Amino acid sequence: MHDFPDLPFDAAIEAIKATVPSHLQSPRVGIVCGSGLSGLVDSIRDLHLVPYNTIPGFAESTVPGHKSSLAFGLMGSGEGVPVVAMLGRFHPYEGHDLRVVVYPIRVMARLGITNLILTNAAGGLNPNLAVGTIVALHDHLALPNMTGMNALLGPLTSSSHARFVPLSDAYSPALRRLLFLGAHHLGLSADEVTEGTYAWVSGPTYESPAEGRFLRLVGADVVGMSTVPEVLAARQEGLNVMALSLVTNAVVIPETYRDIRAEVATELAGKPVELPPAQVVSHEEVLEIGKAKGQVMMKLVEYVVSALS
Ligand SMILES: O=P(O)(O)O[C@@H]1C[C@H](O)[C@@H](CO)O1
Ligand SMILES: Nc1nc2[nH]cnc2c(=O)[nH]1
Repeated sequence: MHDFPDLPFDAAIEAIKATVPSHLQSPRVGIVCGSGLSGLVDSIRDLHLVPYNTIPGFAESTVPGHKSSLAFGLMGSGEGVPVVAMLGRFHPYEGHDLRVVVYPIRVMARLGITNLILTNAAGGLNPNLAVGTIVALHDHLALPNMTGMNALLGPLTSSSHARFVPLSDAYSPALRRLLFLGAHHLGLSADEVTEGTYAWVSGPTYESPAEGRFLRLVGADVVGMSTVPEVLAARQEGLNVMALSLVTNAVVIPETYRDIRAEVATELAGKPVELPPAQVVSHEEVLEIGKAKGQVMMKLVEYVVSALS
């Protein structure tokens, strides 16, 4: 296998191995912690943190709720499974090039992981998904991918990589099976953990009502600003992928718009006008739900990782 020089893989691996104890240097599972979900680190023992700014080629995460370190350690009971977790990811809306966004996934693949568990905070498009629901992705819908913003555009980063990567099998059924076994063991209902399709958008704006309606109409259950580029790189690297969305807010999808003209007419007729409550989402709300519900996500991830031992 031949790595290309614009991405400093060898230097990154060297920097990591220089500080991580030898029994943790070859993780089997990679985990990416989404917005507000870095609490997953609490389930890692023998923890060893490597700050991103000490790893050649890594950027810094600039989003609140995203720390900027790789966490090495053991997860699960008994001997434990060696894992590496990204405490914070990179998003294109921060100004990072897509090759930089997925670089950590490729580094983790070169460290030896074979399974990747991605987590994210997402807006709910499907009205049946309550805030707090965990959605195991079985598919995605990525308009940016289809219109020239694909993480696999450009020169291959290894001569062993496929140029054309199929996505019909991107989300491992075997890992999802383990997840639902875990949900059963943890006593979680079908309303708490379910499956769905993730729409990837670039952000950083949240959806306008018409955009939310459009994404729902074309079949998406949740929407977010990450994960898909990482899935593409992981599949090109030959990793098995599981991706979990935590629904942190409902995307506002009104069936009708407020009739402001009617409100004005009512007001002019001297009658009181009842104003509907404002419905806007904020990143603070996203982080809050992540903190409140991240524990369940953590338990599920722990179950799946343990089952991979
Ligand atoms: O990194 P994730 O996808 O978990 O973060 C979500 C999407 C945006 O980055 C941010 C919006 O609140 O949360
Ligand atoms: N695009 C998008 N990303 C999110 N991440 C968390 N909530 C949302 C949302 O409503 N929309």
